[in-house]
Amino acid sequence: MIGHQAEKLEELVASNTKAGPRKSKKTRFIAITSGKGGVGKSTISSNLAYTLAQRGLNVGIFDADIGLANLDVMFNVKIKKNILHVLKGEATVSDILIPITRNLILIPGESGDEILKYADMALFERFMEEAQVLDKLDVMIIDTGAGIGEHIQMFLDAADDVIVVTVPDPAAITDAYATIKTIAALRDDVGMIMNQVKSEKEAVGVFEKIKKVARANIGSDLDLTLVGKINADAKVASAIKQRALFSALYPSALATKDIEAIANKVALKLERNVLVTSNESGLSGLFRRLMDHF
Ligand SMILES: Nc1ncnc2c1ncn2[C@@H]1O[C@H](COP(=O)(O)OP(=O)(O)OP(=O)(O)O)[C@@H](O)[C@H]1O
Repeated sequence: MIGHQAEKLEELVASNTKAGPRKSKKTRFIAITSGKGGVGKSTISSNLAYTLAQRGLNVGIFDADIGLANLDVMFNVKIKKNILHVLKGEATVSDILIPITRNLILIPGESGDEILKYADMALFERFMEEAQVLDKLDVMIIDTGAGIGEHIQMFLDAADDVIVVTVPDPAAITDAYATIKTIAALRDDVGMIMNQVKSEKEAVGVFEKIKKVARANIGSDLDLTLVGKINADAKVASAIKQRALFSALYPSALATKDIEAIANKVALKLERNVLVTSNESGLSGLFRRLMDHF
């Protein structure tokens, strides 16, 4: 059933581009995920998106599972409708978008499984047409739910970069490793962010241990890299209590310096992005890739 619907969507997306492909910048899709919940995935996604937007990049942050993620809390906004309402024809794409800052937009999502149930031809055609408003995005951060459910895997497969967040406690490390193992079946590159560490040394130490186990058990084809670390910092929790982003509220905090270093690495990769046909960018590009998964 789902396969058939995906095929219909695939056709639609293809026919949409027949009129003459427009050129636009390629959107880089970065999925941020974790094994265990509560390790800082949403904190990192929101602060990284904000930091990149502050540099003048056009950033979208896609809440891939509104039921579990809490980006609305991070950004202190109320979400009334999400992407499912658009697919059901109850809202337009513009209706659901929540502007956070001048060049940062929150896109409230839903689980991939739910989205596929609404693969109605006419609605999807309209959706893809409307989704073009997001074609100008330089980067879209996808905040996936925790764990390795099937719809999360769809996002992990569709993304340009996948970053697994963990904290240095043994249970979280075990879950992060299990997640990496699952992702390794989909792709051969995975990045990691070590959150809530005491130092760079601790981050590198934990990362090297995971890398060693991965090399022995998953194989040497997996390119596992440390994207960065975020120090355990009381300012992070303090900002969340105030419903603010730590990088906005505390520009000189240790955690802010850490997120800036991660943003630097991401920005470097973005510079290498090339011009592509518009169906590969923005929200429509993401959905096109999700459909390719089937
Ligand atoms: N670097 C840090 N220093 C101190 N506290 C932190 C740090 N990162 C995260 N936290 C704390 O951990 C809590 C959980 O973070 P967050 O909600 O981002 O996790 P999550 O992985 O997105 O959770 P979920 O899986 O439930 O969405 C936050 O409320 C915050 O107080």
